[in-house]
Amino acid sequence: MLFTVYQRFQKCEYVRTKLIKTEGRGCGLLIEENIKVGQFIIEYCGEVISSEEAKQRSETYEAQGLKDAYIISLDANSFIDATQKGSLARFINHSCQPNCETRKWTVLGETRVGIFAKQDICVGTELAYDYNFEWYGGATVRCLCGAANCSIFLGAKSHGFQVYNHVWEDGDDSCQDAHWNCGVMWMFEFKELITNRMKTTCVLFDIWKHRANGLSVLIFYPFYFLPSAIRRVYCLLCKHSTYLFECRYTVEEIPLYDSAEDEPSLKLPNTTSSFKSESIVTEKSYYPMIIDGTVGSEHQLESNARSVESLCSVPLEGAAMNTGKAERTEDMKLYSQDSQPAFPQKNVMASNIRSDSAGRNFNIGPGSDSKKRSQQIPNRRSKHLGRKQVNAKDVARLFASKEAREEVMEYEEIKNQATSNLNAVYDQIRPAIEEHERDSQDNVPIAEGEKWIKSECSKLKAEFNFHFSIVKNAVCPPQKANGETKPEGGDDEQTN
Ligand SMILES: C[S@@+](CC[C@H](N)C(=O)[O-])C[C@H]1O[C@@H](n2cnc3c(N)ncnc32)[C@H](O)[C@@H]1O
Repeated sequence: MLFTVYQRFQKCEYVRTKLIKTEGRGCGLLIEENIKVGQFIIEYCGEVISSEEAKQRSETYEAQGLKDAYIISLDANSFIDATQKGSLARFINHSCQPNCETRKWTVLGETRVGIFAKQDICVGTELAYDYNFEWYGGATVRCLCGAANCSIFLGAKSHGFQVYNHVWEDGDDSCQDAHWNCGVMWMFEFKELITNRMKTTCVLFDIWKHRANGLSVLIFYPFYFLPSAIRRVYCLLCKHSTYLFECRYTVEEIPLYDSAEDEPSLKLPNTTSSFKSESIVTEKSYYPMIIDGTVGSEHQLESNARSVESLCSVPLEGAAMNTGKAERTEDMKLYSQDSQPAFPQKNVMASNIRSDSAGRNFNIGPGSDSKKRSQQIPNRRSKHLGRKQVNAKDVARLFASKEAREEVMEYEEIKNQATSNLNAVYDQIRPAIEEHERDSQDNVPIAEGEKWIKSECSKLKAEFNFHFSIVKNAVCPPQKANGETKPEGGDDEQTN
């Protein structure tokens, strides 16, 4: 058997495989024949390079926007880079429940890495081995292996990842059950905050799988309202904290504050349906290797603006008969092209991964050191989306009813008040947000964040009421005093 493997390495005699396209993980490799446990499948070929070269190349690849990592470690000082040249083994994806593994072989005095079956594998099965990513900084890459024991992120098991992200460690007795309780406590706290006091529709939640006991913790947390800097879950019992990585959305437009900007702005998730959609929120500008999950969002914002436009172009009293050019001009006046504060690009994945043991995948980026990151913050540029704003005065003018006009103006006033309240609250918490680097946000009092959430929710509510009053008055104009206009069905009371 040993001899056979040796020969196979030498003669490049590999098991028959087929390249496939996977869901979300790029290409993958299928096996085209049944194989037995321990069987040699394929050699991981590529350029053998030094660790310095590996670091340099990885940074270059990241800068070039290459999402996939193809560098694996051979030993402490050398690596195999299959990015540009390599065998099909480079297409084998990672799994937390792998069916094959990497093994080192010495062939004619040379160390080589082979992929071997960990179990009997049937024809048509996708090959996957555990990358054992060693993460040492940068953004996180969601693992899509689908295994029951999935560690959620590539490299999540590595020490660097756990320390950096404050992941609860296995066997951390001090807060094992406390974290579950913590999740529940947060859940109720924020549920109450959102559903009873705020009455906001912007409810979102996070599911955090407890690493120690495997339970999923549901956390209701409107953290889009918080700057990324204070997006953490705190255990109220043991004060342990962790970042919230993943979030699910229930609304299409989610306000998000970017501390590089002066005012809150809008962020749209790349997907919108609650419970199913997901997105990983990290800082794009911090790291050069980026997947931009917000590209689609811009289109969405435009289409949202269009849908508001079409709602408001429901014929208004006094303007209903004016069709054609004149109406269009009037219609266009209803909006002012405010240049809204910048739109932070948050949906980004990248990882900086190194390895010091053989067969580990390797992907080096600029590192996680916070100095480097904070130096990059001033350069952050975000897009100005030019979100359309409804011009209350122009809209109100179109209503025949005085009552309707007054109502719209009244709601606009409330909306403006809520906006300036929010700005005032932000001015209070600005030092807490901006004086600390992301790594030391434990110091930001959560009460401050809650204050902000409250004001943000009030502003959203006021905005909603304002828009709603326009639509409502357009669709169901107030009845005239003489009772000329009656709602359908003859009800005396008007439905809002
Ligand atoms: C060695 S390449 C594997 C082949 C790659 N899928 C391709 O299309 O070229 C490693 C990269 O594939 C992706 N990948 C592999 N396994 C993954 C997984 N379980 N979940 C998400 N992405 C994965 C990651 O982008 C990773 O950096």
